[in-house]
Amino acid sequence: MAHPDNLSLDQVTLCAGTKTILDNVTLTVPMAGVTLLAGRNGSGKSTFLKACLGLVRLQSGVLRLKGQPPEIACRQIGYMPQGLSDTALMIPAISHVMAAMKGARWGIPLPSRARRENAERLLALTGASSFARRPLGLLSGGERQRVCLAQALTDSPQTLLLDEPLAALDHEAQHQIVSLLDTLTRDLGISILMTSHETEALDGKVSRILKLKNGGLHV
Ligand SMILES: Nc1ncnc2c1ncn2[C@@H]1O[C@H](COP(=O)(O)OP(=O)(O)OP(=O)(O)O)[C@@H](O)[C@H]1O
Repeated sequence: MAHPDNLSLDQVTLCAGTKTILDNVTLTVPMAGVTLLAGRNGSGKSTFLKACLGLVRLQSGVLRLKGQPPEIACRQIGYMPQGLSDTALMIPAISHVMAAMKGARWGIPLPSRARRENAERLLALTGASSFARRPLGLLSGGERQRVCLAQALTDSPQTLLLDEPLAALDHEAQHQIVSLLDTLTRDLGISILMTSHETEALDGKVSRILKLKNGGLHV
């Protein structure tokens, strides 16, 4: 039987260096639609997303997405980190998307034409077709966000974890991305957990808000 689309924490303690992000938190929340992970700068939002992906270990407790531990759940998750590494800036946008594709099933890699067509489809979906062949380093902040979102959508994830997808965007671009996220949740049934300080742009599109504060996670 399929597990409900929940995020659940059982006595979770999570730290980043000497800072306690979560202090013995127990909570279960549905994930359907868009969940906004809110909190002040440095409250631990990025660290929490990484813990959901299994990139950061919990100090104690159990965290599950759709009933699965992060190490298993991450196979169905698309992730958009905050910012890009300097090394990625030289490669063309379309290569950035193709590089994230597994491209192999039962040991047979997808032919590169299929990978390219798939990347082109995802870049079209996020409105990034016109700059698909330009290096990431020559794109504006908003254009890069679209490429990164296309990358997060490779391999048809059921869940997206997006770290500040609206940062560095003007109001119009923010509304375009929010409308795209809305379409992804409605038409493709993708659940989104995202951080953002741009709460105005998300007005009416968020199913729930999780607030990180003083070691707690509040609905
Ligand atoms: N690997 C690490 N080692 C030590 N401290 C860390 C590490 N990673 C993060 N921190 C610290 O943990 C705290 C939480 O960082 P995090 O990036 O998760 O916050 P955030 O809520 O995403 O912040 P912002 O809104 O500014 O992006 C910060 O004080 C940060 O300096």
